[in-house]
Amino acid sequence: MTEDHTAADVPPQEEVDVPALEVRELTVRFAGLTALDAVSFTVGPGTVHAVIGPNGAGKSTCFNVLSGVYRATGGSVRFGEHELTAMPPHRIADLGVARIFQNLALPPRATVADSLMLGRHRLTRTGFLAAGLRLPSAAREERVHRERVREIAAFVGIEHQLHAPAGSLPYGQQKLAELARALCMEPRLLLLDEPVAGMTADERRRTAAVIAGVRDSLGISIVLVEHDMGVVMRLADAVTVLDFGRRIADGAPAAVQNDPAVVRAYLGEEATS
Ligand SMILES: Nc1ncnc2c1ncn2[C@@H]1O[C@H](COP(=O)(O)OP(=O)(O)OP(=O)(O)O)[C@@H](O)[C@H]1O
Repeated sequence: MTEDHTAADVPPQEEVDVPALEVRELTVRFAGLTALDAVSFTVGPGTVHAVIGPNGAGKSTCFNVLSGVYRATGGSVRFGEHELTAMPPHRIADLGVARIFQNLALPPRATVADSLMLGRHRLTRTGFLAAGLRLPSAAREERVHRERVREIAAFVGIEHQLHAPAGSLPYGQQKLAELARALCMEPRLLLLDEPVAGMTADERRRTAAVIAGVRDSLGISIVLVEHDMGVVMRLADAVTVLDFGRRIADGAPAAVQNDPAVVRAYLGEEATS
C-alpha cells in the first residue's frame, strides 16, 4: 500500500472530527422484494470499510440509503449524533458525507479546476452578491479555495490536468477527478461506489494508493463498494458481505475471505453467470 503511494500526503485543512457510522437493522423493501434485510455494521472512524457481495446483493441499495437517495423501510443509520435515514441528500452532504458514483458525473465541458471548485460550494462563505460584485473578501476567499483545489489535485495526481476540460481526460483520470471533487468537500465520510471499475491495472493501483492515502493522511472514514477483490483485500480494514440482502459475514478481510458462507455465495454466482 505505502510503496504504491506515489502522491504526496494531503494535509488536512483543519482537525476533522470523524464519528462512527452505525448501521443497525437496515431494511429496504421494493414492492415484494427485500433488497436489504436487517443489515447491521459499524464503520470505525478513520477506517476503510468495504461492502461486498455478488450481483444484486444489495450494495447499491445500501449506498443509496446512506446518501439519502432511498428511504429505508426500517432500521437506522447514525453518523455521530445524527440519524441519516430521515434526511434528504443535501442535509446528509452538509454533515460531511460525500459520494462518488459508479458512472462519470463531472460536467464534461467545464475545466477540472472549475469542477473541483463546485465541490467547495458547501464551504464557501461569501454570498452570491459579494462574489458578483467582486468584493476583495470574495476574491480572497476564492484564492484560498483555488489553492486547496490545487493541493487536492496534486494529491490524486491530476494537477497537470487542472485547466483541461474534464471530459477530455482519459477515463481513469476522470474517475480520479471525481474523487478529487469529493475530497474538495472536506468530507468526514466518503462513499465510494466501485471506484476502480473500468480502469486499467495501472490506474487501479494508483487509485487504491490514493484511497489509502486519504484514510492515512486525512483520517476520514471510507465506505467502499467494489467488485475488485484485490483492491478490497488490500485496502479494507473491515468487510461486510451481503448476499440476497442479508449480511452473511463481517470482519477483517482475511477472515471474511475464508468464511465458508462467503465462498459459497461467490461460487454460486460463478456457477450461475
Ligand atoms: N429502485 C428499485 N426498485 C426495485 N428494485 C430495486 C431497486 N433498486 C434495487 N432493486 C433491487 O434490489 C436488489 C438489490 O439491488 P442492488 O442494486 O442494491 O444490488 P447490488 O449488490 O448493488 O448489485 P450490483 O453488484 O449488480 O450492482 C436487486 O434485486 C435489485 O433488482
